[in-house]
Amino acid sequence: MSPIVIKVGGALLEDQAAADNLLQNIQAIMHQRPVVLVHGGGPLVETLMASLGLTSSKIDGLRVTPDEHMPYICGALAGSANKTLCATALKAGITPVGLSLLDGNMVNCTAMHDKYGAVGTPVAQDANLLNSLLAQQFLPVISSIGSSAQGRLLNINADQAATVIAQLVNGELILLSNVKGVLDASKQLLTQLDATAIDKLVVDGVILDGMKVKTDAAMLAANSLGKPVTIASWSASLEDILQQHTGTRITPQPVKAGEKQ
Ligand SMILES: Nc1ncnc2c1ncn2[C@@H]1O[C@H](COP(=O)(O)OP(=O)(O)O)[C@@H](O)[C@H]1O
Ligand SMILES: CC(=O)N[C@@H](CCC(=O)OP(=O)(O)O)C(=O)O
Repeated sequence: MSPIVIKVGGALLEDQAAADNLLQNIQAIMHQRPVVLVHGGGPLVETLMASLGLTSSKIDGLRVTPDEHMPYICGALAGSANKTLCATALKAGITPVGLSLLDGNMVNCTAMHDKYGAVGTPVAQDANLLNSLLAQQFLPVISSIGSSAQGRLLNINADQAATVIAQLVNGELILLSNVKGVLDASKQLLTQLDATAIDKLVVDGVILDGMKVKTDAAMLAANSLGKPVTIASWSASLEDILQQHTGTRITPQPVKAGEKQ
């Protein structure tokens, strides 16, 4: 069965009970299917930067990252956030392996526009390491720190990181956040969205900031994998998400006759 790629937003790291609950859910699912966990850590980055007296801003939901901030961002994401989740996995009876996008040359990254600094676009590269870890029943826990081919460390948005990891293993992608899914202007859950509906919600100013990055990443993943991607809450049960489709399902564009995927 294809692996499940689960991405968790950084706010989960500030709620140990929710993290315990999620890892216990993952432990149960791993009896049936391999799982890969990709994580963010935005709030952790912000707390660390503030304690160092540094300011940090975002453009279009992406953190502007001067190269001199990378040691702290790398420490927060590939260090603190990654090891906290690995420790929580161990507590739930799972054997984790903590990684970042560059390990095993899994993902190659290229710097985006200079205005973002050391922020990159990820591209799936080599699935060897992941496949061998999954074959041995490990839980890969992957932070969104990447590197360019020239060895420049790059900060990657974790939703985009999860998309390329799902592409690498042809996985089923679930993006878990601190909201039930994509909400409409009245804060009601939207259970299914396609590209046209998402575009309208963006134009109407209903999908903003981090959720815009998330729906863009989900749409890209749904189209490239040819299967729906789910955006849901980490407090929902994984079994319900998989079987009852709790949350928002982002559906791929139908393939037109004669068109190659
Ligand atoms: N239409 C929307 N529906 C739900 N959340 C939205 C919407 N528009 C903006 N958001 C914001 O997006 C946030 C989720 O994105 P983000 O903070 O980047 O999450 P994560 O850290 O889990 O990746 C929500 O907490 C909410 O504040
Ligand atoms: C370029 C960029 O925006 N990087 C993100 C990486 C972490 C992330 O995406 O964390 P969440 O999933 O918790 O938002 C950042 O520095 O916050």
